Amino acid sequence: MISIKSVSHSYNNAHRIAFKDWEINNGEQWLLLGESGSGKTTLLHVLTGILKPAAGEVNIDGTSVYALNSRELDQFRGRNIGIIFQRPHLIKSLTIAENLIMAQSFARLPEDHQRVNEVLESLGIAAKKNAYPNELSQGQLQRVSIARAVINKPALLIADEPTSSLDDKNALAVLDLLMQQSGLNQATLIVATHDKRVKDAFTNTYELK
Ligand SMILES: Nc1ncnc2c1ncn2[C@@H]1O[C@H](COP(=O)(O)OP(=O)(O)OP(=O)(O)O)[C@@H](O)[C@H]1O
Repeated sequence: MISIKSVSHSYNNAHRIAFKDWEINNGEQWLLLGESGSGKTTLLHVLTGILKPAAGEVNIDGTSVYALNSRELDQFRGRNIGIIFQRPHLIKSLTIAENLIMAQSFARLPEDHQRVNEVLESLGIAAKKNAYPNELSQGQLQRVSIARAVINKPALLIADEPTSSLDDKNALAVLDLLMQQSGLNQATLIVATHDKRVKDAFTNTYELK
């Protein structure tokens, strides 16, 4: 279970954004909706331990995220949270497989080549294992960023605007993959977007006003 309670944040003492309380049961799939500037990215950063809010509590499976020290928090994030950004952030000098191995070592987990193969297989990009990021298409890179996010079987999978730069066909394909991957790992999925095309795929919606 993930919960946020009485969370609010302001940057440089500017307008304070208050987030209504939110409880998410394990394995649920949620859409985080809000207009541009409403605070979606801020809330995702708060949820993923990147940004300590000015007030309030974030709890993930019994761990009070901001009670951890920075070393504990890094490890907790690496093991429990997978993040997919709008554009893939891969290390250009490493192959696709090496990028995934790197995500394992960031989380202080042992190298697991079998897991790398399994994830690339499930996303249909096993043939690109030894290729470098600049040798892949945008759609393939998006799959690699999903692979990197799920490699450590995180309990929480978060995607920030994963479809906004894609055409209709690819947007739906990426959404399908996110749902399929979160299902495979019994992970909770949160997708932040202002992309109305993906709205119908979710039953749970948290909306920022
Ligand atoms: N680092 C920062 N310093 C100061 N203000 C910030 C910072 N980051 C965000 N803000 C402000 O906080 C508010 C919420 O921003 P946030 O990026 O969370 O919105 P968003 O819903 O993700 O928007 P978008 O859909 O356009 O990405 C905005 O008014 C923004 O200008």
